[in-house]
Amino acid sequence: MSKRRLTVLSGPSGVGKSTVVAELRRAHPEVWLSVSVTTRRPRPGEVNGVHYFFVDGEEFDRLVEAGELLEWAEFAGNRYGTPREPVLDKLAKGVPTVLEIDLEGARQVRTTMPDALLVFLAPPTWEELEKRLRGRGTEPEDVIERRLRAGRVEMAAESEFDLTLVNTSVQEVCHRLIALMTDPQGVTTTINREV
Ligand SMILES: Nc1ncnc2c1ncn2[C@@H]1O[C@H](COP(=O)(O)OP(=O)(O)OP(=O)(O)O)[C@@H](O)[C@H]1O
Ligand SMILES: Nc1nc2c(ncn2[C@@H]2O[C@H](COP(=O)(O)O)[C@@H](O)[C@H]2O)c(=O)[nH]1
Repeated sequence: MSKRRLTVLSGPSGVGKSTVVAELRRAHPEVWLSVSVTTRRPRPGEVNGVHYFFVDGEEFDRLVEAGELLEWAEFAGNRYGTPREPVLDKLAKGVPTVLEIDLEGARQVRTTMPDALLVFLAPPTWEELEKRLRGRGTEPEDVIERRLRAGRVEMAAESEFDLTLVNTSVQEVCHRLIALMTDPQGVTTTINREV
């Protein structure tokens, strides 16, 4: 296993990050996914402590002020952050760890944990991204448009990442991700776009 055990997965809303990570964890239960804190309301079926820790703004402020978040960002009107302690604990134990976070969060991790591998998940086409986000059916149209505007910004930042994987096939992306996470040489890629 590479010493670079922290992998960050980012990409525009609706590209399939959660779907990819769920499949990755199904096939490789040894991979640990950080559970973020958010001020967003739970979607139907989302469970506190499993999908997110759902908190109010006051509690989020407290976590920020106490330095308990490794990174945090505002995304489409809500705040999201990664609890610091569990990530450091898993990394210290050598557990392959994934953060599924937005562009601003990825930029912060790049600065604070420069050994992390930053992977950008891209849609096959912009039209497909819109179709996936609308097809998910979890947000009203005004929120979808807000997320698509943020998505334009995220797509323009692709070159900041170590590697891009295009999410045409969830299985293929998982296969590539696990290969990258278990590469004994560590990953030496610079900018690279893979289908
Ligand atoms: N390779 C794929 N082909 C077709 N549909 C896909 C693919 N990957 C994911 N999807 C679908 O796209 C939709 C969005 O996926 P998902 O919720 O995983 O995106 P996300 O990037 O985690 O979004 P967000 O950032 O908003 O949380 C879901 O309905 C999912 O089933
Ligand atoms: N910077 C962070 N971004 C995060 C974190 N957890 C999730 N996210 C990102 O937020 C958006 C929206 O997520 P959604 O669940 O409301 O669809 C998406 O890009 C996530 O990757 C976090 O801890 N920090």
